[in-house]
Amino acid sequence: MKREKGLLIVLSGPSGVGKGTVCSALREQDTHIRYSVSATTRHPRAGEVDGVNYFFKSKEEFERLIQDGEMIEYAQYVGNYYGTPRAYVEEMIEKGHDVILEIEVQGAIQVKETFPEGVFIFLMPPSLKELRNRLAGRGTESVDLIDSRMTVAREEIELMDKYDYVVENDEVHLAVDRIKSIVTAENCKKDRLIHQYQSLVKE
Ligand SMILES: Nc1ncnc2c1ncn2[C@@H]1O[C@H](COP(=O)(O)OP(=O)(O)OP(=O)(O)O)[C@@H](O)[C@H]1O
Ligand SMILES: Nc1nc2c(ncn2[C@@H]2O[C@H](COP(=O)(O)O)[C@@H](O)[C@H]2O)c(=O)[nH]1
Repeated sequence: MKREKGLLIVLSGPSGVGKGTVCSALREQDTHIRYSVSATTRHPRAGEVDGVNYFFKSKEEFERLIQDGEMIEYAQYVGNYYGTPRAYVEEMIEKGHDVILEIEVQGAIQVKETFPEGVFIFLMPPSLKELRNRLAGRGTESVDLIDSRMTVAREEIELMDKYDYVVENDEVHLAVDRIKSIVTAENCKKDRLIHQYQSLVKE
């Protein structure tokens, strides 16, 4: 039976924990999950493509999108804006597709206020030392920016209580399996299905 609505899945966790890596691995498994592309004012990194990795915007463009109500959520993170464009996410959910947002914690808290039925997953590194190693190993930020991201990471981990699930990203394939299990279980939740199935007996 076609589902009435898709799940809104929010995956957050500190920068460098592996959200993007885990989402890429999920994608390769063709789980039919859709992925929201965020907007940001940060400059593209080498190899990043506009409309694929992010929609890259000027500060003025981004602020206009906020004013026009085109963002589901947005946040300032280490000096730049990041946000989730509304149209794609709402369209996918209405069509019955599950959608993942890969966002930081302030944004996740905003989403929880507007979509309390969403599924909120916090991706956790095995340790802070490993988190720093991953950020440094990625080679995309200066040492100063890594320090800033590590400071924010500690604050984000303290807000873990706002989430429904915590998944450790010790190994990518294990984190992917855990997330797939969560999505499967959430899609079988009685409260998400009861209206749809009860309507069968009323036809
Ligand atoms: N389980 C893992 N074990 C070892 N290295 C990992 C693991 N997961 C991701 N990495 C590596 O850690 C680095 C950061 O990963 P990634 O860019 O996916 O993090 P992120 O959470 O998406 O970061 P950001 O929020 O800044 O976009 C990458 O170099 C990636 O290859
Ligand atoms: N609140 C939001 N946070 C987002 C969004 N897209 C990405 N992010 C998070 O920002 C930081 C930094 O990302 P980076 O690409 O510069 O490393 C990281 O935690 C991302 O998850 C968004 O739409 N909204």
